[in-house]
Amino acid sequence: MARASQSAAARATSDAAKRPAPTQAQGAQSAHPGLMTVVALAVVAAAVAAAAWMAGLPAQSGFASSTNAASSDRTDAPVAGDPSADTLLASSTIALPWTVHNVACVDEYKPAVPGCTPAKCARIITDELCSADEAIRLRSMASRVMALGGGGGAPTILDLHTGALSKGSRFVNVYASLTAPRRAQLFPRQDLALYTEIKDRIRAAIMKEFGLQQLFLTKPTFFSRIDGSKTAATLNDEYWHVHVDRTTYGSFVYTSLLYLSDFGVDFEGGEFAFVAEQDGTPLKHEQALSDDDGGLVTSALIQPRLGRVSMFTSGPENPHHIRKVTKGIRFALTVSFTCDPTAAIADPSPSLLRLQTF
Ligand SMILES: O=C(O)CCC(=O)C(=O)O
Ligand SMILES: [Fe+2]
Repeated sequence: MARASQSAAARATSDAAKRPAPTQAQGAQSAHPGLMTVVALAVVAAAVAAAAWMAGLPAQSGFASSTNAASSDRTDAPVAGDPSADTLLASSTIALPWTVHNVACVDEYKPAVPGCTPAKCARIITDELCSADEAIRLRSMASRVMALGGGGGAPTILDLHTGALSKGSRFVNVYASLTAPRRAQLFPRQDLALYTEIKDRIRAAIMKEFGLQQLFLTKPTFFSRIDGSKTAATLNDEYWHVHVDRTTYGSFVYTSLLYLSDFGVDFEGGEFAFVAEQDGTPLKHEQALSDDDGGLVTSALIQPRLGRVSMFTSGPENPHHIRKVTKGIRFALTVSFTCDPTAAIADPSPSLLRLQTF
């Protein structure tokens, strides 16, 4: 703890010398895990909105790399050091085949589910699961829907499974306000089918790599758009905090991210970073790191690329954050999986949309 607050102070000092960095003042024990808070609110808001709306209805109502699955049985120790020791796991300009970075699991996954609980922990990146054209189609659908709302700060969240969409400082249920023809326009059957197909591809790939017999989609699974020209309107807009997905979301066991825009072309900043202490152990505390870590952590970076998929175990071996987007628009899709059948969610099918917008 002492080390953590010392680190935060040192970071704030080093940053103050370089540029204004209000986010660093949040300290090492920030309670704002960025997108997670935004999404948690979205889930609650959607549930509340859905409940309110239903009430008015008629009764029916780590780090060194290995490439290719064949070499995935290595366990690579995280590299300790300063920011110059940051590792670029994936450059936006180079298409990657199936690339596995094994990391040591930090603690056991409990309760253990035979045929689902990770027997190893890893970070996987590939540019071969989703084509650029497919990514553009998904982005276009998300973008059209997001035009009906939009967060007050930089992030806008859209959850196709609940209909939750950021609008100003709150969330609306986008399904609730649409007429049937408008719905069909905004959510074409083929695009929803593509969304489901890509999710299934990712799920199958995770199952293969980790040797799983079962794996369920869980919530929240959502599109995110981060607008680099906007500042945080509320603390909930601070998407750049370090977090562990399993801690934040509860049901996550495997996280995947599909990138829908290109680092360096569509936006600047916004790299995804796995973070570790200088001694190489994963960071345990939520921290407000933006684009610079003051020399106190090392990062293993993924530069988003259209159609790029990253997948990783959601436990404390994989603390991460998004570096601040400094320019342009960053689009991504977070798709999460659980071992717990009671936490499973269904695909957003046209019939679900019909039901939700009745
Ligand atoms: O969009 C990203 O790169 C990461 C998002 C993330 O960390 C999350 O959704 O939990
Ligand atoms: Fe995350």
